Amino acid sequence: MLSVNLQYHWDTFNANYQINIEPGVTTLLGGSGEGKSTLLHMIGGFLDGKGELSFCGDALLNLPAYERPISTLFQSDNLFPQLTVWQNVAIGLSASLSLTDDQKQKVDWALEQTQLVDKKDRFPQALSGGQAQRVAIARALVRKKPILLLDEPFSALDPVLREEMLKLVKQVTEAFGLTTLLVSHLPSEASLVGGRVILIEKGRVSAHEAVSALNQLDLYPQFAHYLGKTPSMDK
Ligand SMILES: Nc1ncnc2c1ncn2[C@@H]1O[C@H](COP(=O)(O)OP(=O)(O)OP(=O)(O)O)[C@@H](O)[C@H]1O
Repeated sequence: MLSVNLQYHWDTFNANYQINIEPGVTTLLGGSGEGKSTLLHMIGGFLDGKGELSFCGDALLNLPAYERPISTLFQSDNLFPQLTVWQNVAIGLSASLSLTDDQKQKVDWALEQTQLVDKKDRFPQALSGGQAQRVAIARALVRKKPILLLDEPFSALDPVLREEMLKLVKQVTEAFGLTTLLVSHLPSEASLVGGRVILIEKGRVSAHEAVSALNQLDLYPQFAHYLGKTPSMDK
């Protein structure tokens, strides 16, 4: 379990999150500027939060980003332009790209999982947006970190491709028992990946439920409000 008790103070915005996150996919929903990225960036180690953060009982807050049991996928800029697809995955295992045979097999395996074998010698500029994000997922797979953070990584993709990528995220999360946090603007994405949803409002966790709550708005007024559907108006 990922236990979060974190605070961060921007000039005019106080964020304070307390939440325990179970393995599986959890989607962070919330309006623009409500504090989704602030939470994700503190967990990832890209923002210096105060408080406590632990995974399976191990404290993480004093660890730099690269030593945390975490892989992160951002909206873009996840790849090194001067490296091929294969090398971009391999660098997840060795910064100097000197891999053992066993590690090379892992890279090949991750490229198979993400259907990139035929693209392995390409450079990132010759990839579509979806292919590029698949390379980033392949790298996360070889690193075998138990936590995966996704900060709207597919928002630039067309809807069909986005759906495909979300299915891949769901599939790898289940296959490897990951704890995956996905920031999204779209409740439909949460429904697609399943699991749980967290609503972030004004720098706080205002709801944490199974994704089915999005279809039972009369029982969950916070989600009804976020979706612009006040229960009393529906009746
Ligand atoms: N670099 C910054 N400097 C000052 N304040 C910031 C900065 N980044 C964020 N904030 C403040 O923190 C609040 C939360 O920002 P955050 O990026 O976490 O929101 P978000 O929910 O991820 O938004 P979006 O969906 O638009 O990405 C913002 O409303 C803003 O007031």
